[in-house]
Amino acid sequence: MNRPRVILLAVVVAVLALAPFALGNFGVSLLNDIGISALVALGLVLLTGVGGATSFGQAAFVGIAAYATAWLTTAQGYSPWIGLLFALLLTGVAALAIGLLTLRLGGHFLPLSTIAWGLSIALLFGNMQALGSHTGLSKIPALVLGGVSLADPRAMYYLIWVVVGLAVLFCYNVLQSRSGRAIRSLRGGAILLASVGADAFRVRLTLFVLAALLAGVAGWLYAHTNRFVSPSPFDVRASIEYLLMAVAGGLGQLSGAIVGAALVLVMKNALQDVLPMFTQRGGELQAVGFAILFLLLLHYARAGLMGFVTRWTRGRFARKEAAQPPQAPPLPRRELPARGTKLLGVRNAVKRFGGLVAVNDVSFEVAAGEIVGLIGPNGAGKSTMFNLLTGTAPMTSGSVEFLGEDVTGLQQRVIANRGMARTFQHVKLRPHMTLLDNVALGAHGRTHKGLMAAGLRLDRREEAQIMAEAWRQLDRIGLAQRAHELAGSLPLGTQRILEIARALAADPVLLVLDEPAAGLRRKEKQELGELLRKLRAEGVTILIVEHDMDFVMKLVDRLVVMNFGSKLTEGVPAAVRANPDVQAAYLGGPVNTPPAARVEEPPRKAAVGAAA
Ligand SMILES: Nc1ncnc2c1ncn2[C@@H]1O[C@H](COP(=O)(O)OP(=O)(O)OP(=O)(O)O)[C@@H](O)[C@H]1O
Repeated sequence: MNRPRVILLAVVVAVLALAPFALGNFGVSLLNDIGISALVALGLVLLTGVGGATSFGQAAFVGIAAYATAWLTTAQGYSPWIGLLFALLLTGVAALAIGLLTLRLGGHFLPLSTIAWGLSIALLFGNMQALGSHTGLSKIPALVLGGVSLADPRAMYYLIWVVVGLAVLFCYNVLQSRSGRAIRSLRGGAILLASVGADAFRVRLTLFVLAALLAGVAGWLYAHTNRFVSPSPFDVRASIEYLLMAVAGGLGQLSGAIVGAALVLVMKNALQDVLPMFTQRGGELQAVGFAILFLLLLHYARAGLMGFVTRWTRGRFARKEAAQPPQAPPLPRRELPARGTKLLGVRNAVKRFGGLVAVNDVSFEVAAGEIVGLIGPNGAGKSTMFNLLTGTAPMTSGSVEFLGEDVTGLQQRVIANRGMARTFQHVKLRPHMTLLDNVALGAHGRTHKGLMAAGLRLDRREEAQIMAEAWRQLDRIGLAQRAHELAGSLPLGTQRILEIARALAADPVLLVLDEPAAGLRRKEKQELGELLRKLRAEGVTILIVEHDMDFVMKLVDRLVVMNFGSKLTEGVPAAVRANPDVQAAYLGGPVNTPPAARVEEPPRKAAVGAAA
């Protein structure tokens, strides 16, 4: 572990442990509020900062939990510890229901819907007589732990901050895991996740429920610290304040939740003290002050306070990355079908985009252990064909058989999990993640440990296996030395190769590569060719779209040629090269170009005629 990081952590823990001895009652209560708010902001750092889903309704979850425990302990006389279970159950169920209803909404609709349910839940609290309507519920019992009452804020302080510490540790563990990589990949669309066998909606829903449960723990602590609940601390204004905390601290880092909560609450208290000295309209001015802070942050400091700190300290306190792969047994491998048996069969595939027929009644087969090239001029429909057979896009008609089973209409992730791994014409990597993490994503479908296991570090064996596999694939493509660099720092050609490593981490039966050699230099192309031949020798089947005719002709066993959405011909490279129709399709001339020369097709629109 990084020594300065350990020392920093020890200092923070020591300061927090000693703080109640140095502070008065007001200071301790303020730190209690900061700790409780930090739990909510922590959920928002994960949900919004990492997962990219903005929520203006987090205070509602705090409220559900606070009211749940308040009602159960006051009206029903149960212990606050039963109240905790009830509060978490209710918050979790509410988050699941709300998430199922709203998380599929794209763009601005999700944040808008969070405002809607945030408002309605707060209104509900104010209008339910059993919950004391607008007056709320009072006389909530204090917590008792091991026979010791925590009625005193100083006693509560330690419980709150131990819970904050455990929550941060849990979230930190999650982020360094299989689930965490999926969560970190949510930004940038669902297709990449589906291609590695993950369900982006499920990942987002789980994250949403986790963030709500963190808010739920905060609500439970709030109720038993303040011993009184009323609707106003759980309305949309409070939600915005929580979001402000996460943004102010730094949405990209877990510590940002604590720093942001401290910043906002200290500032709020300072304004409450200072403003009345100058004006009687302090409350209104306070809101204006926060609005200005929000605007300044969004304009000048999107990475928040922790973003500045990270830059100043130049990563001195950052986690030390392993320079070597961990020692771990290899992940179980798939059984590959016997060489020469039918692996993939595409029958009468049709894809229409409105009036444009991008793929028109195309059929072909791929046998296990061969490399098949899918070639054709620009706009011939090759990438669309790949999208159809991998399940990335639905077919208009036709069918696909993979490993002897009909996979037509199956979801992309289901097909991926059956052993079909792909790369994309427009590279789909996560540029803000390291090379190692990008490749490790590929093994998602081969592994199983979930978020809970990750948070509790019960996934370490599997995680070591995933990392060992990712290192192995990076080594295979010659990028192991750069394992901890960000994928976005690679040139585009190398990013394509990184996509292949990610696909290989899935241990595929069929590797579907869309223009893998584009942007590579001659030597890199040779290395890529060698890698693909080696994979074929190992029994992996490869289907490849490639424009570099020299590269593809030397590599493949067979070619399928498409033109204007239809199949023009198929056969061994020599026969295809000699085919006059193919020569006519390419530049109106022969395809046997000089070595290393790329056949440049004239860009043209594949207006394949109106739909029948
Ligand atoms: N989502 C879409 N909506 C509408 N038209 C599309 C869509 N995707 C592809 N097309 C059209 O379908 C046709 C085939 O495109 P496709 O990308 O499959 O060709 P390609 O052979 O892969 O071309 P290239 O070699 O240039 O990548 C093109 O005319 C393209 O504009």
